[in-house]
Amino acid sequence: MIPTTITKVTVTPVAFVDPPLLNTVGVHQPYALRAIIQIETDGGLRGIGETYADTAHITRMEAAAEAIIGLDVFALNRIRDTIDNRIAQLTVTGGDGVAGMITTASTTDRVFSPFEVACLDIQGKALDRPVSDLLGGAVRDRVPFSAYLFYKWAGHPGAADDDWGEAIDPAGLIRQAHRMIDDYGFTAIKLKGGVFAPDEEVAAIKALHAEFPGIPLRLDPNAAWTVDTSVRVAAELDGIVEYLEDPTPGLDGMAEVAAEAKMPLATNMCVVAFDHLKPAVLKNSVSVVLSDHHYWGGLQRSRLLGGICDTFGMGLSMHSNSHLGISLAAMVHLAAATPNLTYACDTHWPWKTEDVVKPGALRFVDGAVPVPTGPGLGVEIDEAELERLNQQYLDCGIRDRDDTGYMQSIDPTFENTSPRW
Ligand SMILES: O=C([O-])[C@@H](O)[C@@H](O)[C@H](O)[C@@H](O)C(=O)[O-]
Ligand SMILES: [Mg+2]
Repeated sequence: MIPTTITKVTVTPVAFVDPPLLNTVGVHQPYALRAIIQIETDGGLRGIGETYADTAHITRMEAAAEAIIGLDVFALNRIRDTIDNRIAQLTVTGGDGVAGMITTASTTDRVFSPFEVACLDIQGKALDRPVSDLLGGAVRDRVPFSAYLFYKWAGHPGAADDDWGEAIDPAGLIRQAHRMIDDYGFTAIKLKGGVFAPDEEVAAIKALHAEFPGIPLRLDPNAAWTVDTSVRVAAELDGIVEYLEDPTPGLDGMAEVAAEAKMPLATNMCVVAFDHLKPAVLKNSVSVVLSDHHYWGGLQRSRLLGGICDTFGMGLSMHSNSHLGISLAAMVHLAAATPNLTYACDTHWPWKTEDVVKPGALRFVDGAVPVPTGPGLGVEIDEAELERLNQQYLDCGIRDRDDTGYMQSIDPTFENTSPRW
């Protein structure tokens, strides 16, 4: 077989234009950051991965990149161990890349993930098989995603309006949902909440329900509500949402809400690492885990998570952050090879207008992405775009995602409190 020893690894930060999407910790900055990992091997095969790009995360990844030179791309356990040892020697802190919303994920899993994806890309190319085959084989040939609605301003302050326009009320959200469904064919809708008072967001969900009868809905305030507020909202939305996502902070708070709410509770905030699973199960805190290979340690460990969810009768779907095409390809292969994926996955895809991958490999058909069947991930870097988006990173001045700081630069009275209502 073609040799697959790692000879070179590069970490390239990029910035891509992002609209002013509102959430409970603030608002998206004008650019979202990602880091692109490229691995080269002695047999000439190359693989790619994608992850967050906060400064501390980049420092860890650069150290990891150096440490794995000379290892074989099939030796994933050894690669993870090497990365674990190497980053234990560093003193940097922070850098989760998710605006402080998910802080307790495993650092090793977060750093290992994009390297694992790049290695799997190379393994697939060496074996002439898609990544989904390396994960046990696809059980579906298309992966459904949901329309991810955000309250948003018409444009970033001081800049021209973007072509989505303003959405700060039900009418704006309905316009947004129509465009997303017309363009992508989504058959489920998620609303990012925690922005306005709960009653306003309940009214928005009810308006979406009336406009799109029969389409499964979800509301995610990112732990902006107290237990009492969450229980009240759950009663209001009974029969209307398929699940309520992270209404309140922590495993104990979620367990209290879960005991009262009729619908399932989902999370990408209080169960974000393997050691959260046992207490979550014992306390009955959640019934759906939103996996995310970027912090669950890559695709193989995400399948392990899927198995644990299956064992304990928990549902499984997929969380998203602002991302590019390499991440979407990885998410699609993983979702294809996860038998117990019980809901349409999240994606920020419709919000981006730039990418580092060549267009055409990934497309949405009736709200789902057909699973690539070629070798590896099935997406390729567009070198010119990678260089341009790296220059955009160098020029934009943003080095860490900071939704709260950006919001406070616009509204100095804004406070990031959880729970807020
Ligand atoms: O993009 C955002 O603003 C989201 O709020 C994101 O940061 C969350 O991590 C995520 O989408 C979620 O479901 O909580
Ligand atoms: Mg969420």
